[in-house]
Amino acid sequence: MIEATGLTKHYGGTVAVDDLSFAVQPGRVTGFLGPNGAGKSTTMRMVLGLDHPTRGRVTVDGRDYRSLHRPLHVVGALLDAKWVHPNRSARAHLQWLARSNEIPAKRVDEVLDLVGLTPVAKRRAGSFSLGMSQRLGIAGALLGDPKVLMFDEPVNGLDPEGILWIRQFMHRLADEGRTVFVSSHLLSEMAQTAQDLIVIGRGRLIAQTSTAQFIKDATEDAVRVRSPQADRLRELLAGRARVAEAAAEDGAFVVHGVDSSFIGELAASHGITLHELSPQLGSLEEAFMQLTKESVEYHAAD
Ligand SMILES: Nc1ncnc2c1ncn2[C@@H]1O[C@H](COP(=O)(O)OP(=O)(O)OP(=O)(O)O)[C@@H](O)[C@H]1O
Repeated sequence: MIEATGLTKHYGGTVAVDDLSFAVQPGRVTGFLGPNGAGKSTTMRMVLGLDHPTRGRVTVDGRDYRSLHRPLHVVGALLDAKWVHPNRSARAHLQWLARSNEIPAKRVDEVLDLVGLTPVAKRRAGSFSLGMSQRLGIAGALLGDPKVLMFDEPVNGLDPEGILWIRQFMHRLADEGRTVFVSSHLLSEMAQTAQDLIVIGRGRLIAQTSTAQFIKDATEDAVRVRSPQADRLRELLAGRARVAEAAAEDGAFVVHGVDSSFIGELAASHGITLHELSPQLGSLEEAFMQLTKESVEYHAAD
């Protein structure tokens, strides 16, 4: 588990992270979502003790990173995939990391295998594609078999196959009971990857919730309705809800401002047959734009 309490970071006059409190739970993939400059990387650097909070604290399994005796066994991170010596082979890079963290050499072959890099283990890391570099970075994060994993924008620049591989790998890590914390500004990607979301804007917490709940809360209630007695139902709804004109060929219309159970009960109490009653969920993009609008506008006006 990763826990932040009142976490704050100032860089001179810039407030990068502002009184941020959240908890990242084990056994799930948690997305860390926010527009550019929201403070995601700064937060992750503070988790890893690479930056000092101005105020507040952040702990991994209840401890400050800097107080961990063998940190790689507690938390593994991929912040920058290109952080390798270009002339070292993938295996040599991992061996160097393992040695400096008192990790047995045989673990290097295990992690190479886990990320599917065994066939290219002897190749220079500098010649790797971005997707292979990401895998090597993930292998490094897994060396100490940590319970907590953090990835900063891991799918940035990857092709669809690479994105799918990372997504599935993260789910696998979470299914093993690990805490998986992954940052992104790619909203559609997070909708498919993360079960929970921590959304920030201008360093402040906007939402911490399940992905499904986040989309539901942030998008306006809209219910698609189809009925052979549509006119009668529309009459009954008028005054209680906003009823859009039937746009679809099948005569379906969309109702705003009341939920599906209200419409269902209203129809039942008047003996109206329903052929369709389906809540329309907005996309994560819409939800995100709506919730971060203020913080983005403020940012743009700076
Ligand atoms: N070392 C630093 N010195 C000064 N300002 C910094 C430093 N690091 C980050 N910032 C500022 O802090 C704010 C948050 O930056 P951060 O990189 O954490 O955001 P982010 O959400 O990761 O954004 P992105 O998705 O663009 O990487 C930005 O305004 C950034 O310019």
